[in-house]
Amino acid sequence: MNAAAWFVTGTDTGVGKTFATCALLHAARHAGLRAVAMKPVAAGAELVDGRLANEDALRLRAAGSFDPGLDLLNPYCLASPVAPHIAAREEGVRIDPALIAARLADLRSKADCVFVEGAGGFRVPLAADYDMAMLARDLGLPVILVVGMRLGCINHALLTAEAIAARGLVLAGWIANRIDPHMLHFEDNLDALRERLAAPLLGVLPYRADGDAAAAAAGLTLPERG
Ligand SMILES: Nc1ncnc2c1ncn2[C@@H]1O[C@H](COP(=O)(O)OP(=O)(O)OP(=O)(O)O)[C@@H](O)[C@H]1O
Ligand SMILES: C[C@H](N)[C@H](N)CCCCCC(=O)O
Ligand SMILES: [Mg+2]
Repeated sequence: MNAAAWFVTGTDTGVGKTFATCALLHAARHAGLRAVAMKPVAAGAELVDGRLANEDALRLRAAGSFDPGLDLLNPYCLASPVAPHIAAREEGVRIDPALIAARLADLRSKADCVFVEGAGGFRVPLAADYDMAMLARDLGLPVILVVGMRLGCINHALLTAEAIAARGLVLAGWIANRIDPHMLHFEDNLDALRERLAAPLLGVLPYRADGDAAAAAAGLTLPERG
């Protein structure tokens, strides 16, 4: 059977999509599943062993059940840490959704579940006329929303949920990620999100100064099969 797959988006860049995706990978592996991630488009890379590599891709690779190789895991690795359409233009790269779909199909044939991490928030452009939301739609994936718990996240979460629904996509669940350990009224903010997001809360990830996603995975429930 083809692997289950989800598209992991977030309320913004830097809200913990990679942290949460690594935690999801660990949770899936705990459940006995062969779990792997994909980062179709990354912006921001450094030379590692003579080739450009993106930090998210390396973190996701390390957290998966097996190493599919960076070409499969991260087909587009752009150098500049800026919006992907700008980095792509700078490098003369055209992002081809069909190539991404083919790589995802390959990964799905090798695993039980695949988590596909976006870049930045849901409407981040990949080209003049194409964005992450269109990619999620073209890949036909249910969406997991990572909410970076900080002031402003309620508005960002609700707008993102609207954008997901407007494209006919399913919000399979959301994750509250404690990026700000000093957030005031954390529980009230969580309640506000719970009351307004029509999807299951998959878990609350604690603030972890050590960045240990495996340790954070204990609090996660896996979403329904996508
Ligand atoms: N729960 C947490 N506790 C402590 N630090 C965290 C937590 N979640 C994320 N961080 C830290 O915040 C930073 C941003 O997280 P992360 O890279 O996962 O964000 P992202 O949403 O994937 O960003 P991008 O849009 O660049 O892909 C990282 O340094 C990460 O270690
Ligand atoms: C470079 C960064 N870490 C992400 N890969 C890309 C974030 C793009 C955000 C674009 C925007 O919404 O303004
Ligand atoms: Mg990331």
